[in-house]
Amino acid sequence: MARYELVKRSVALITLTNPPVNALSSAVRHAMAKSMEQALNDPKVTAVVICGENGRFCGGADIREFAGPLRGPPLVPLLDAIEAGEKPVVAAIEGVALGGGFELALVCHYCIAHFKARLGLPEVTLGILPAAGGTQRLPRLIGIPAALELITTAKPLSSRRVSMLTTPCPPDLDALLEVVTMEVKKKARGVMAPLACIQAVRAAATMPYSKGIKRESELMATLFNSGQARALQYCFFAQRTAGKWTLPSGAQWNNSKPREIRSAAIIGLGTMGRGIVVSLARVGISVIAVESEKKLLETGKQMVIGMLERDAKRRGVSASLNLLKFTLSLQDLKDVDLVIEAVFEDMALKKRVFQELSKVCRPATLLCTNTSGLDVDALAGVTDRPHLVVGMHFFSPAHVMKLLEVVCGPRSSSETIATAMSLGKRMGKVSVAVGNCPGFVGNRMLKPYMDQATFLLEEGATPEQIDKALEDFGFAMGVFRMSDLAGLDVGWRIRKESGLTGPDVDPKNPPRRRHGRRYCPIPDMVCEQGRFGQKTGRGWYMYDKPGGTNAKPDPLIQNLLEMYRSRYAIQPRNISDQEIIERCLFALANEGFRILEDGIAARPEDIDVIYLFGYGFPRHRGGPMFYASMVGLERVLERLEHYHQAHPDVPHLEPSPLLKKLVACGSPSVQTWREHIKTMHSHL
Ligand SMILES: CC(C)(COP(=O)(O)OP(=O)(O)OC[C@H]1O[C@@H](n2cnc3c(N)ncnc32)[C@H](O)[C@@H]1OP(=O)(O)O)[C@@H](O)C(=O)NCCC(=O)NCCSC(=O)/C=C/CCCCCCCCCCCCC(=O)O
Repeated sequence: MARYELVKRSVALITLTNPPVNALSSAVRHAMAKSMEQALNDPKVTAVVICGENGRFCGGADIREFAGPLRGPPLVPLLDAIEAGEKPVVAAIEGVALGGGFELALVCHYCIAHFKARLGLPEVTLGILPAAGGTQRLPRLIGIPAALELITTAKPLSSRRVSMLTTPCPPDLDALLEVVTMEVKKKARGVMAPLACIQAVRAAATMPYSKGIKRESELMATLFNSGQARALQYCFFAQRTAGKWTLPSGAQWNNSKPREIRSAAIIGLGTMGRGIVVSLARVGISVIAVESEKKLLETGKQMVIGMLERDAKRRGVSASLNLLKFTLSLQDLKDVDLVIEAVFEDMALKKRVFQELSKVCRPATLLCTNTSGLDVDALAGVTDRPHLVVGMHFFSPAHVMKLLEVVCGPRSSSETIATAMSLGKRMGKVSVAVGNCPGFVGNRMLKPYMDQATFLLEEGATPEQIDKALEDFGFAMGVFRMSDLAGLDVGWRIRKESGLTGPDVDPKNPPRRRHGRRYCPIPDMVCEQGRFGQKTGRGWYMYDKPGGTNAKPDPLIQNLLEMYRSRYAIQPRNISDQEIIERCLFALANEGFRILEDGIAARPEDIDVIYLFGYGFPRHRGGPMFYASMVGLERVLERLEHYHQAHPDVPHLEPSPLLKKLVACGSPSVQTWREHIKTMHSHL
């Protein structure tokens, strides 16, 4: 846990040895305390050097220990003792010095850091604050403004920057703290940790160290016991769990070798295709981009080049334009390692593309589809290599959004899945393996969530009221603002194709029912007026101009809702924010339980990661499944039963069997749910 050596007969070298990141676990703290005592008591020792094994100084406190009662020697007195010691202590920093690791470096009398070292205080991302003196020592070392930035944003810095910082405490401290508070509130709506960090830094500026450190510890105690800290720490581990995919065959992340991908092709240069080309090229993969018409190819090419140039400028590197080739001919794809099809969301068209690819590409080429919900196995079925077909569902804009759903068809080989997952990681994505069903995980869950929002409109709510409730909950955007951004016409086309609206609907069908279920035609009526969202300047809201982003409530939508309610004799009622949150989010989680039952996601963590990275679910709530567990499964069940009784024609509100089973088992913690779904059939 910490190795002690005497070097050159006078320097004590203490090496932290707790792989993989030398976290300050109780055993490490114990070993460090012993080593420090030995060094300080040995008259031969004139100086002490602290470093970490395997090129990593220290990843901070052991986050796993936060889940239980705090054991072992506390960190703060240990660090105070190092600082107070009479022999000089040097931190030799390589790799990361994060959180408690950075705080350890702060108490050392000298620091030497490799120029590639990353120093930072990521505690706010875990819902806590740097409570081993970080909020007290850092402002003293680098000044209030720089310390505030590091502590409240968790942004790491490279080691050179510290030496460039100055330390003055500004005369207008209150004004500065006010500005930072406003910024933090705007960026991280409802999140406690950054605000507590500001209070702790204020203490550093206004109190002597002894009082400041006490304030730091009080604030930490509040955060430590908060649901937000639990949620954020859950997210940290959920993200890492999601990468560890596993199939019923026994194939999994650590026994399946991915292929190396050097070249790829993208079919279709629409919004998605362009983003995927950029994601691949900027990690050094040669890309051939294919379009069906010269004009589309030229437009796509110009846009990709512009995106890559802007991206390279931002990162201070040169744009990798030499990796790109643009063509109208599928014949050019015969030698690529992997193809990602990103054409229009039309099964017949996609099947034609896959048949063509089967003929053109060499037999070993992987064939991937970026469909957002169509049957991946049906596409595999038209190829000569179904085992090499997999879904790679990117989220728009694909070069920005971190999520990638890797959709495993029943015939996708473990090597194919491993390759798609590893390619996602290489592109900097958070990849989650999911099963094949309409909408996969993310979009399948979106339907009951959005249905509830539109049913609430019928019953008396407005788009702005529903959006505000969701934004106050922590979503970056409410469901209607998000739909306006994404474009309303896509969903309308899908509803028309599936016979829910348009000329194919049987006129004898009651207007607000389809397939025996409640159906809300308001989104169709909005589209019939040519209101497709931001791009047309009108949608659920009105905008200054087509492409505008400043959403304002539109009286025409208000009129439409009033006329609609009077046409169907619906008496509008006052709807509380609580009802909005419960109906939208419990319907969302309920579908998540069904997805777990169906084996479309292997674990609740996978669902939560998809919602955190793909749908803007607030991280401090942990994701829909974790949120349900925090509310209490019994309560979720009771509320769903209540709403289902009130709306028996909405099957999504009927509590899922898995939810009932978990409640019957005493509502176990989310990390153990998978033990209760083991027997259910897996599609992964
Ligand atoms: C950048 C990394 C370090 C490395 O990244 P990478 O190389 O990509 O590797 P990963 O896949 O991310 O990680 C590899 C595995 O290591 C595990 N891991 C990583 N970091 C930790 C950690 N800190 N603890 C435990 N485990 C860790 C990870 O899960 C992987 O495991 P596996 O392979 O999946 O099994 C990157 O990992 C990273 O960013 N790590 C996190 C860094 C971080 O956030 N550090 C800050 C931690 S918090 C901290 O340091 C706090 C310090 C202050 C402590 C003060 C204590 C005072 C307590 C007072 C409490 C008062 C409460 C009063 C209560 C009451 O009164 O009731």
